[in-house]
Amino acid sequence: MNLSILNTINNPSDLRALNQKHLPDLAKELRQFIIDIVATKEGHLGASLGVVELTIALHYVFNTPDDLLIWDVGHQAYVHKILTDRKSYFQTNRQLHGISGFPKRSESKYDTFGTGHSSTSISAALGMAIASQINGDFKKHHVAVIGDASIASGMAFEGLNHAGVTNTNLLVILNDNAIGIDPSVGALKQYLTNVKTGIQKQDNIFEALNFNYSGPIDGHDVFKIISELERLKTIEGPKFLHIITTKGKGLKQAEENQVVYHAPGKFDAITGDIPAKPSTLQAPKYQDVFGLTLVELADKNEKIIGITPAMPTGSSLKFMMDTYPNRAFDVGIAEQHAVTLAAGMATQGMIPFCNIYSTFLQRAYDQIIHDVALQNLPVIFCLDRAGLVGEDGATHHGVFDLAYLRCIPNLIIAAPRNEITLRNLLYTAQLGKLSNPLAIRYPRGRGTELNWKVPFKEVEIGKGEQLKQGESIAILSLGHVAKNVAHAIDDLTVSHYSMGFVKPLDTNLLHNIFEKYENIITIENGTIIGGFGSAIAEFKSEFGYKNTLNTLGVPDTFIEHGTVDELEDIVGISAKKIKAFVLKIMNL
Ligand SMILES: Cc1ncc(C[n+]2csc(CCOP(=O)(O)OP(=O)(O)O)c2C)c(N)n1
Ligand SMILES: CC(=O)[C@@H](O)[C@H](O)COP(=O)(O)O
Ligand SMILES: [Mg+2]
Repeated sequence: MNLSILNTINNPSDLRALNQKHLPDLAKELRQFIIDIVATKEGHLGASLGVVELTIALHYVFNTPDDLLIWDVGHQAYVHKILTDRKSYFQTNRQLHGISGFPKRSESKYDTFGTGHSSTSISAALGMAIASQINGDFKKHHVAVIGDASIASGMAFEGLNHAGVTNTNLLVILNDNAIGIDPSVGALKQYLTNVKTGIQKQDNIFEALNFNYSGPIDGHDVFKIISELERLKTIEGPKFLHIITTKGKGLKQAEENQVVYHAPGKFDAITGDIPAKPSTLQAPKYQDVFGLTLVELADKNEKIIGITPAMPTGSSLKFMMDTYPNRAFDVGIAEQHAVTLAAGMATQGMIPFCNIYSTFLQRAYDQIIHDVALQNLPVIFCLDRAGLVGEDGATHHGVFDLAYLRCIPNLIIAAPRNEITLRNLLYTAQLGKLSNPLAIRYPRGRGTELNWKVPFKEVEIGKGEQLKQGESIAILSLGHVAKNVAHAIDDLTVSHYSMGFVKPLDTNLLHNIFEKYENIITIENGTIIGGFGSAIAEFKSEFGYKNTLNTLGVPDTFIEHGTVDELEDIVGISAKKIKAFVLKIMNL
């Protein structure tokens, strides 16, 4: 495609030198540029396509980077990246050593705040705005762009609540496309629909919170946005601009199938079509084993409840939401609420399966401790995307859960090594015998078992298993990483144990292991500090064992983006690196 305007623009200064009449054509070229690259390199598509005009207008009107612009979540910041010095690197987006898929302070002076987890933008922009006031800078503008799903989160409301009693130079822009990854939910969504359709004209929520509200306006009319931003620039105090956009704008399939084209993987840049799945059989995704098994169990057990904070498709809870809409809830981006909601249900004899990505559960830490564990309520946490997740990178790796959960009294922590063990854990959790909360962590992607839909078998809580018999060295793995270990020691005479639980530990098995093997290696897809290896080290120290113990896992640093294979290799838990480590110990 002819990118004659985009070719002349590397940064916002170039953009501001452009005559306004060229901006609609620039918008077209930007869309094409993004589609062409994301079609082959993959990434988040729909959100960026929806904010092309808004991004142009923001950099056109405001004096970025002196004026401060924050993108909530940041998955919609591709246009921003392209217009701020990163056009020529954009094809490295989300790849190892390439640019990040999210705004990142160390990457660009235009990325004023790192994002990835949602609903932080209002608090961060308000913090900057208050700091500007204290510094005596009353000219600087502070802009937070937040989506309709992200603004419904508690944290966003905390920011609005505070901002409304300040006189800071803060502009919150609500990019309302009526969808998150899945359709937005809740009373606020209904309220916004009423505002858009004109049913709700009075008692504006944002005005009630002391914001100067304007909108809703068409977020694809670049001239209208520019003139409204120019007007808002002259108004003092907190301001709120409501714009209406279409997620996936400019690519027919992406507009029509917004859930799939949120992050579609590879697709045809011209037709928009996604290639058919390979016909060869492959093991199922862990998320589908969770989702389908839960429906199977819910068919027989009417106490089962499913809960997801805004990830019905990603977690596959959608299967239960379709089958049992009265017993499966998408609560929006509200991890804290999801956990306490589950706790409340457990007090009434329900069996709540609260499915939250490992990285997003970080937000609900107090709720896990205070509302669930302290009252010893048998909530079942299903932690999807545990371990290194790949291209989303440092903001999304689910590597901290073992460390942050292991110190919580009463909590049982399990990590199935394949789809069948996940299935059996889910089955065991709903038998009514559970008197503690249980966390089950499993990774993004596929496991190993083609024939996973086998008859259920109860799992003994806290029991490990031996997978391979060898001599002198024992490898203890936790969860799905057992697969890498199995490949690594395929032709070595090394013992392999899959421990299955990090809490409680199988102490009988551990005593056998420590009495039998001189060298013990632990392997986990999580942080070494505080994780599974630490638990084994604590066991060793408690019982005074003198064996040599090596703990492999994620080191004490934030891991960037790349494929899961690349990242596992970097941290030393790929099959290749495990094998090299074992051979070194064997002096081979
Ligand atoms: C705390 C947290 N929970 C869940 C997510 C996963 N997530 C990423 S984008 C998204 C939807 C965001 O929707 P919206 O704010 O409306 O932005 P849009 O994609 O429509 O532009 C969700 C749920 C997240 N990033 N952070
Ligand atoms: C931006 C964001 O937080 C989500 O879109 C996330 O990238 C989803 O991850 P999965 O692709 O693993 O569902
Ligand atoms: Mg949205």
